[in-house]
Amino acid sequence: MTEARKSPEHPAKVLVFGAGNFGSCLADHLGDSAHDVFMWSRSARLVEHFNTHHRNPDFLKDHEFPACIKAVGPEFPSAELVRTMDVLLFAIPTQGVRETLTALKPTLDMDNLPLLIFVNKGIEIGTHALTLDIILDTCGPEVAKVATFLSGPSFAKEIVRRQPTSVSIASLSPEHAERASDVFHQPWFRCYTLDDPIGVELAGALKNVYAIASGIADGLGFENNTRAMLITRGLAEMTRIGTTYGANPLTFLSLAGVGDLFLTCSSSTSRNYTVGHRLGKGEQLQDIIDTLGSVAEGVSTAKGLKEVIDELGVSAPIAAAVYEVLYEGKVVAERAKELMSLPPMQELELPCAGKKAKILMRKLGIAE
Ligand SMILES: NC(=O)c1ccc[n+]([C@@H]2O[C@H](COP(=O)([O-])OP(=O)(O)OC[C@H]3O[C@@H](n4cnc5c(N)ncnc54)[C@H](O)[C@@H]3O)[C@@H](O)[C@H]2O)c1
Ligand SMILES: O=P(O)(O)OC[C@H](O)CO
Repeated sequence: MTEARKSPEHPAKVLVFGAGNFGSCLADHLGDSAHDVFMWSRSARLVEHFNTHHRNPDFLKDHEFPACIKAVGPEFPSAELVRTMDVLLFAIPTQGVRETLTALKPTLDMDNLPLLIFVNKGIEIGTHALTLDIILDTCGPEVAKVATFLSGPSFAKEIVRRQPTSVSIASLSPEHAERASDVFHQPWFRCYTLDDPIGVELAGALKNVYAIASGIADGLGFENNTRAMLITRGLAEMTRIGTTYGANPLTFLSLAGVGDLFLTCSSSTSRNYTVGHRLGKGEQLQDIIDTLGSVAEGVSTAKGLKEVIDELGVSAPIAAAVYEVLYEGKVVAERAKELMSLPPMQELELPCAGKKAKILMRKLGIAE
């Protein structure tokens, strides 16, 4: 990018939880944006290496980070450190969010809360909780009402190369979404705000399941038509599931929705796509997880999602097929054939679209 970075009017003190691919890539982005950045890791080896060499020994290994970023850990950040922060950024897998927030809660000054930004994309195993629910359970409604969620098509390794990137940022509090956008926004990193955190969270979590499906199809040797079908029908399933949660169906057309779905379903950079591709080629799930070296949230999300769609009675045949391949030992090629053998159905059956159409059909005397 030729455009110079914009220095923030008010540089923020930011503590990033998680020093994996995304935590360290966002620390890099914020450090380069003239914020004062700390990054917590549970690994003493990583902390020592990062502070000495300005490189992450485990993730984005080729990248040199700005010397201003300080790694902290392995002990959990102290109340003294947390209370000096303007922003807490959570870049840990969804299954670790409850544990992290439970440890964090006693360190928070509830009268002077920092801005809390979450970037994980998944559903909690066992509870089906979204991160907003986990925040509510662990930190209470005062924190949940102002928490913000950053999501969208954003591979870590492309962000550190300053590839033009855009994301959605959502919160129940529009003011806090704006504040988070101000922290991140740069000429190479555009932020768009939304007031639908549930839709944004669901979109980010669910696209990972469809990325596995898309990878499976490619691994089986299917081509472009098949991928376009999976992306489009995946979007229909995501939107149907989202509207049952009260999410705005338009959120699924955002960067966090179709933007990230398209990215993750069509690139071998995606870990979720890679899991699917290797399954399609005949590898065993456990072997893939053991050698991936990084989290693929779709694997755990597929489990929670299956329970959700069964409970709500929502039609989501692709998500159900991914679950059966991952957890019930269904043969991928056979399950793909079964999906294609489903009877024909109406293409769009969103509850909201249905409501409007029914009024018109009543006026036309076609329906009661
Ligand atoms: N990598 C990307 O391009 C990308 C982009 C957007 C969003 N995300 C999302 O960000 C989240 C993190 O992904 P990532 O790519 O950094 O994963 P990663 O596997 O590269 O790193 C995860 C990091 O979190 C740490 N961790 C795991 N459990 C923890 C716990 N209980 N407490 C504290 N730390 C814990 C791990 O040690 C590791 O350092 C995921 O939800 C992912 O979907 C990733
Ligand atoms: O590597 P994946 O599949 O976790 O995808 C990473 C991000 O979610 C892309 O936006």
